[in-house]
Amino acid sequence: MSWIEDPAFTADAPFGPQTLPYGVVPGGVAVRVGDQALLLRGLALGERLEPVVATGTLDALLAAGRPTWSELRARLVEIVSATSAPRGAELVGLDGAVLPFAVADYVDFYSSRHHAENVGRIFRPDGAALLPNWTHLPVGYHGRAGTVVVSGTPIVRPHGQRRSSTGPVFGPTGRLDIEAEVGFVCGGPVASRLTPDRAVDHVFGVALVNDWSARDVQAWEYQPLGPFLGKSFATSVSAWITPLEAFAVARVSPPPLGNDVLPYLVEERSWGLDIDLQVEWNGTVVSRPPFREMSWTFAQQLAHLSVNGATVRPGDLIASGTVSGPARDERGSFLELSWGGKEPVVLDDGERTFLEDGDTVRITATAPGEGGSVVGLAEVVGTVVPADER
Ligand SMILES: O=C(O)/C=C/C(=O)CC(=O)CC(=O)O
Ligand SMILES: [Ca+2]
Ligand SMILES: [Mg+2]
Repeated sequence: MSWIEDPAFTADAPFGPQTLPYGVVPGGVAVRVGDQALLLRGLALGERLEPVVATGTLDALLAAGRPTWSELRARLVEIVSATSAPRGAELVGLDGAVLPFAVADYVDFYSSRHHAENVGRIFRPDGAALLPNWTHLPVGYHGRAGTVVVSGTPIVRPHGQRRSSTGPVFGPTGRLDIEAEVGFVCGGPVASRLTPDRAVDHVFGVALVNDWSARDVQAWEYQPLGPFLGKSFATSVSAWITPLEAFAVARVSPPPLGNDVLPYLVEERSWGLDIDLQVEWNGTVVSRPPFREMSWTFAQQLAHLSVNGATVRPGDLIASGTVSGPARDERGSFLELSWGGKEPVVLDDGERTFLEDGDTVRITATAPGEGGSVVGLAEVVGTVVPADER
């Protein structure tokens, strides 16, 4: 029996010893154990590891690279599995967790075929659902790193310009939406021209992302250069980053693209992941997006984004793109769930198309772990607050 007495710290719960995600609470860098956080600062981790976790962020750990990540995880498994509390062990609550790392670049992909086809049909009803490049490269765009916020941060309804029958108008968005995504947090040495098989050494861990989107602003502004103010006001990310190592048995092959890809995108063994997401809108579960349905993996995304010589550096956040499956109740955005606002979504407390002020969205996820255990991704939650006065 572990010295950590917490009913949520078991192999069949998402934050048992098989998961051990990292975050930062008011006491410093910590690892999540069930519904508590174990501070790393007082633990005897050895001369090499102690300075890496002694700061108030995960930045030094991200920079340290794969051998350090593995060593620390192995040491923490030992510590949390011990029968008596090791010297210096301090358990605290999860409250007050902050954005645990400095976001370097934020890139958002578009790797769900179902999402891409749905949005294509809604935004471009007269065109092809899928554009011809989509099965040949992981389509993406550069987002805004400075407005990535930690789970729990209130989301102010953004202002913007949108189309009306009489010309452009300005004001708070009337079509505030979510995008349920999986984010990959980069680390290790600065590198470029990664192969998909080397990309794994540049991914520290996995988090959930909600890429809030103002659909009316986006629909008017996006051509020809892509999303801009419709998505740059806020992107929420989990407070706890689950190490990539926890996903060893969750690896799956993605659905076939239907054509060969160029050699620089070929993976020896695929990094598709069998993660099940769940989206709650004001407490009602409205969708269960399956990440295994994503057509492009993070390894291919990193190979693609660095193939021109662009560097990948610690703190880069790579979002998968909205996770949507083939079924209606597997769609990862309300744009799709309400089919462009035409088919209301029924919640326990009323009907909705897009978000209203006061609405709360909570995204959670799990994956299969070693020996039948459950690996969790920490929730990403946000509540919409009214637009500024002007
Ligand atoms: O197809 C479009 O014009 C726009 C699509 C999106 O809004 C999606 C986006 O941000 C990428 C994604 O999350 O899949
Ligand atoms: Ca997105
Ligand atoms: Mg966003």
